[in-house]
Amino acid sequence: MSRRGRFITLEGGEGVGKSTNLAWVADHLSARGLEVVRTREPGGTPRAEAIRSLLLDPADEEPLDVDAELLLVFAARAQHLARVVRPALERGAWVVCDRFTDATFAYQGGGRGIAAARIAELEAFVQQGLQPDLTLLLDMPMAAAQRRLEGRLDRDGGARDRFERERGAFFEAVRRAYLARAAEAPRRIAVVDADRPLAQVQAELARRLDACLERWG
Ligand SMILES: Nc1ncnc2c1ncn2[C@@H]1O[C@H](COP(=O)(O)OP(=O)(O)OP(=O)(O)O)[C@@H](O)[C@H]1O
Ligand SMILES: Cc1cn([C@H]2C[C@H](O)[C@@H](COP(=O)(O)O)O2)c(=O)[nH]c1=O
Repeated sequence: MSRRGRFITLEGGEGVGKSTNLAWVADHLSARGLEVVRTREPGGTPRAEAIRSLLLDPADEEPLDVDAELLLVFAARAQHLARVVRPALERGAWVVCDRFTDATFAYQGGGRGIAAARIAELEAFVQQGLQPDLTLLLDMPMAAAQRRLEGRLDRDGGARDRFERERGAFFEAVRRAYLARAAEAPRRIAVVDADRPLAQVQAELARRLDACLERWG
């Protein structure tokens, strides 16, 4: 694959502000004249969104096996990469994605306890070396993020999905796994303190993005 565009991912636990800031990042890049494709995982294509629905469905008549969960995440990713991400990068677009494989290491690895080596095997098979150019990891204490999430659900009248129903220890493990990933890949993953007013978070995102724009030419 000859790849001309750039691949930026946003990561973090539930309620840290990924969706809010994804829209802002996409606008920031579009305002610089770049073609931006805004997408998310799991999902991003009709079939991958159908897999997302299976993954997030809180119905508990048939509990989802953890290995089945992992494989569904990567099945959705394979479809998304083939139909959306790779074609966009090949034509020179910038792809801005709400979650990617760092979420698998955090949720299925940290949260569910699947060995990182097993996740890495699937990562190699599905991604064939493709990695984000930049990952913005929005980090904040779990309890404060849960309060934000509750505020949003109250306003939307929304119900908690299968992951959002997990207990506090699960989210603490997810956060630890994300921070461990960032420590292993400090050049790619920028940890952004999300426990601040939105304007301050976005000022830091702007600094990080503009530094990359300059570096990448
Ligand atoms: N810096 C901030 N300060 C205060 N509130 C914020 C901030 N960032 C986002 N919010 C609010 O917190 C709530 C959660 O934000 P958002 O939906 O963007 O998070 P998310 O990480 O995408 O959540 P999820 O993981 O559930 O998809 C929203 O109501 C949003 O308006
Ligand atoms: C990519 C990915 C996602 N998940 C989980 C994490 C979230 O709870 C949901 C997606 O919903 P959100 O609106 O982005 O919060 O899916 C996962 O467990 N593993 C993954 O690889």
